[in-house]
Amino acid sequence: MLRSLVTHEVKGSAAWKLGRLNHVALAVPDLEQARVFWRDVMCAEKVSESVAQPEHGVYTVFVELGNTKIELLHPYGAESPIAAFLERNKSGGIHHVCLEVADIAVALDALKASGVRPLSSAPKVGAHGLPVVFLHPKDCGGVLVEIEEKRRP
Ligand SMILES: CC[C@H](C(=O)O)C(=O)SCCNC(=O)CCNC(=O)[C@H](O)C(C)(C)COP(=O)(O)OP(=O)(O)OC[C@H]1O[C@@H](n2cnc3c(N)ncnc32)[C@H](O)[C@@H]1OP(=O)(O)O
Ligand SMILES: [Co+2]
Repeated sequence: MLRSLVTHEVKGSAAWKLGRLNHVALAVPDLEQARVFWRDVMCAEKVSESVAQPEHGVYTVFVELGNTKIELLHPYGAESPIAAFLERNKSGGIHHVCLEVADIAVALDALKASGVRPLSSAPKVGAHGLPVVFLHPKDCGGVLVEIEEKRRP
């Protein structure tokens, strides 16, 4: 059970606050079909090419929306962390949300103190070249949450 959800002050670390919605990630069974859908049917202005992310076990395509992004994900390699998700959801679906934090170490301290488990022992470099960590969906109301360190002026 999560300890207090209210305290923002955590022993030994400054208060932190949650930043912007960086992206909503969709796992897709057919990346090119999804890319064309968001570009030609949904008329998104900026849809990136597919980028292989071997260290994350996915291909990514980013659909720019102005105030946030959609990240299209497709498995890369035999060990993809999203393979089981697509097995369970054959047509694809919302996979995770990515939220920005100013300091990922401070955020992780606070989250761990509240009983939220990170899925990796240390941040990895994400699709934007910034530190990212995923939080256990069971500790986040059934939602897979990715936090990305984005220092804003
Ligand atoms: C290039 C980086 C890019 C970026 O920077 O933006 C990315 O986003 S990379 C994206 C791909 N990488 C990851 O998603 C890494 C974190 N994810 C994982 O490690 C796995 O997906 C994991 C552990 C969350 C789930 O893996 P798997 O489905 O194989 O595990 P289980 O079948 O054992 O499921 C356990 C439990 O969790 C539930 N679950 C699984 N996926 C999700 C999800 N996306 N949202 C919510 N819940 C999820 C699953 O249903 C199981 O629940 P249970 O009640 O036990 O059946
Ligand atoms: Co992501």
